[in-house]
Amino acid sequence: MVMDHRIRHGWTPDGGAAASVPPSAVNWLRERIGTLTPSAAVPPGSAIAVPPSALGEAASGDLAGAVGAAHVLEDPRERLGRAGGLSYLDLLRRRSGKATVPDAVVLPADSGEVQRVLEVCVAHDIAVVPFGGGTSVVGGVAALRGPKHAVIALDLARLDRLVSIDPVSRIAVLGAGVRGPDAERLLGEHGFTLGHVPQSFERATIGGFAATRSAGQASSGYGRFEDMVTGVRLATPRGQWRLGVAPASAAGPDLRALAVGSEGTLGVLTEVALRVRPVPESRRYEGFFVDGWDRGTELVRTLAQSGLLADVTRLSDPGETEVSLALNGGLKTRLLRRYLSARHLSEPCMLILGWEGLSRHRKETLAVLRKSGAVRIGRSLGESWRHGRFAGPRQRDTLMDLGVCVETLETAARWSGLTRLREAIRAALTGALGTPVIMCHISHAYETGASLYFTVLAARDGADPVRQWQRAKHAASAAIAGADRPLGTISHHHAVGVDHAPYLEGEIGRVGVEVLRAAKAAVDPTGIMNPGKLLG
Ligand SMILES: Cc1cc2nc3c(=O)[nH]c(=O)nc-3n(C[C@H](O)[C@H](O)[C@H](O)COP(=O)(O)OP(=O)(O)OC[C@H]3O[C@@H](n4cnc5c(N)ncnc54)[C@H](O)[C@@H]3O)c2cc1C
Repeated sequence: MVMDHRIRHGWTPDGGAAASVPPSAVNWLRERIGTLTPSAAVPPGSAIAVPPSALGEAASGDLAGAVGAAHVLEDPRERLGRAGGLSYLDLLRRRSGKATVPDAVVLPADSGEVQRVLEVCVAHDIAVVPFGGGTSVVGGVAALRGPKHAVIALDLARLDRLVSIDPVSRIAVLGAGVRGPDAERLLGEHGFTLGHVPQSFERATIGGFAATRSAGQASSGYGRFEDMVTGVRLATPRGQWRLGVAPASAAGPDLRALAVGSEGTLGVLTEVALRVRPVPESRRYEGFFVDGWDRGTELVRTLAQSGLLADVTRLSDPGETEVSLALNGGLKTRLLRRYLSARHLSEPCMLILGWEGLSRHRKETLAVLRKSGAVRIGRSLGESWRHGRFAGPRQRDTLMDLGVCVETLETAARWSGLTRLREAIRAALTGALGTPVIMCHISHAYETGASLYFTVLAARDGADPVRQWQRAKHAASAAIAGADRPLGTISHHHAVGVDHAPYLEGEIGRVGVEVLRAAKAAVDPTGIMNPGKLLG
């Protein structure tokens, strides 16, 4: 029963049940996207067919020799619990009993055991899928075996320690399997924080963050995850590889950057050395409204180019703002709407700014906001966003039960092309889905451009829901890839996995793909590491 939350509704093992969606919100949604056909609840584990393990006795015995028999799991429930990640398609496949299941789950305890597992897998020619929190939304942990006869999910949950801390240099080494909240707890005992808070924070792991070049909500202050990585320890089929000895280096190309973002295709990150920061003395979140997307992006660009971004800077477009207000409902929201209309905001865009003690220019930032005509609502809105920021994933299962197709996608582009890209993606999604609700926000801004994050809600096609989303996703990806050259990146932080692999060459070129293939051939000559991901 231990993995139950992965198979069914739970977002976390301890009480992360699906959240309800208020009836007023359901009615609003029906008006916007049309008739919904509720689907059957998730089938019990026993109703999902799990084929017998193809591991074989010899391999199973050798794996048990590497990690102990108690840590090689061939039980169907355990295997089903690591059958893919958390994209809408993953959830649909699990609901319909069509998930691809690994032949075994292997749980090593440390770097040495990970290395021994890889040696066994090379010897028996078994594919290996590194498995952190399993929150990939791009097929990164799909149990694909490629040409191999069997595949294991290499679950890193037992690499859950703070390996070492150097408070003078402010560097902590964490095991790859440490989850977001545990990282903060372990570092907090020493007065430090990582400050990496993606929406998947509660489940995702240090190894997963590094392997996918994740970006957290406070990336404007703390940086993207890759900015925090000062070194890595990687177990590869060719042996151990350690990278990162000094704060900066000119010793050839940055191979650490090759390991970070390699999505388990080169080896297994077992330990990650990370820059840490003192826990902030206070945090302050505030909410504002700006009139229209163009003014909003102009404002965020000005802040980014003047060094005045708050540590969390998040601008919602009119569509996302409208949904936030509609889902909240209630007297307070009605009063807020009236206030915004009295202030002549015809297309309100919500702006959340959070100061975590890194940006020291709050007063200057507020002065720019005042000058741009932004309406300041204050701490209640900012704090309410902060408290509710992990609620989204919990509502997904409920929305799916109601018959909603619900998924997200993301990209990034230069400021000069950002609005064009947003429009191209909106048009592509509308063309594929009819009358969807499309929400978009900027949550990561840079001097030269910003990310765009879309959430899509549509009435689910009961006949072929998988195909419905594949069509929409393909249309959006084709819009990003552009007719002659990319309008943006195929992924700003979700990574490539299986879903974006067809678009990688368009972004990094044929030579770029060959360089990656050559690197893989050097460390993984028999191709056991994460088949089908990144390079397709
Ligand atoms: C609701 C939701 C919200 C999300 N929000 C964000 C967000 O705000 N920001 C963001 O960046 N992402 C977000 N994601 C995407 C996802 O959480 C990230 O990609 C995260 O970094 C994955 O971490 P994980 O531990 O779950 O990795 P997994 O999903 O287990 O693995 C991801 C990939 O990394 C590989 N991998 C995992 N661990 C290792 C390792 N130790 N060594 C080598 N390879 C490894 C896997 O094989 C796979 O290819 C979200 C996902 C969900 C479902």
